[in-house]
Amino acid sequence: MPQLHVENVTLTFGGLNALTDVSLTVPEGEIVSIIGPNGAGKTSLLNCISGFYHPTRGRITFGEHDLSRAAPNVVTGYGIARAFQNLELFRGLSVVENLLLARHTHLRYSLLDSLVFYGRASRREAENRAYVERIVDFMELEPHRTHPVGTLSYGIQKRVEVARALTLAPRLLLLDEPMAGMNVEEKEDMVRFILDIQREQGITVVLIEHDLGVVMDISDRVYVLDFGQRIAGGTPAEVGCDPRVIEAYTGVAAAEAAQPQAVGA
Ligand SMILES: Nc1ncnc2c1ncn2[C@@H]1O[C@H](COP(=O)(O)OP(=O)(O)OP(=O)(O)O)[C@@H](O)[C@H]1O
Repeated sequence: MPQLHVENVTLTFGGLNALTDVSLTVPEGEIVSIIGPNGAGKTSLLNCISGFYHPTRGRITFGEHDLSRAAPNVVTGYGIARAFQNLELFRGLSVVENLLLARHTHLRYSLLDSLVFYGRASRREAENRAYVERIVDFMELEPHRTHPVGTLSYGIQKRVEVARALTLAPRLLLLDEPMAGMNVEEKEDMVRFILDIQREQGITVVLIEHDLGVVMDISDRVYVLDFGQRIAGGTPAEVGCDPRVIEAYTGVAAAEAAQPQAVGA
């Protein structure tokens, strides 16, 4: 399975550097989290990986594929799917319809194919439905399968969004704040699903998440961005005690934070 390499990526909007010379590696089969304060450049990096933005400088590769100038649908074709922070679902369609539509759009066979090779097309259709049903089962969406997505709770909608990405049969899954706005129980469920996606499906996961407890619990590796620059990277334990990370999150230098406060100061 291919690794993702981000090499010296800079992304500029007008005069602003959203990313400056960022490098990182996502080894196959790992859960890799990208964290950092608001505006640090996390979503910009995900946008570069998924082809929505193209780096101003630097290179992104996934195995033998160069993603640096690739369009989003091409990136998806290489086996990279993304679940969006702002849900990309059709609210009036049911859960199953949303998943089938995503899979159809991805596999996209032509009208001619469908007409001339009717047998083959209908076999593919049956395979698609079976694939989607397996995802519904895996993400425990069975009780909601026929409900319009817009009528479901926010937590379930986020789960459908992850399921939508899984219907593309990715080798690498990009998750942009999959737990934002969830209650504790919903978060616990999502953590379980992410771990199952990695362990049972063997899919590599890149996660952007603000809940540091979750990040430290489930990540194999964590990279920290601040003001568009990579300031740390390593295991959760290494990153958690890195003075630059503490400073980025608290605004206080680690040495200063460790000083005992003078009584009455
Ligand atoms: N399309 C754009 N045009 C101009 N500036 C942008 C654009 N996208 C992002 N930026 C800027 O790039 C910087 C990084 O933004 P980004 O959304 O990547 O940060 P983030 O770490 O994901 O933040 P948050 O945690 O708040 O989602 C910010 O200053 C943002 O305003």
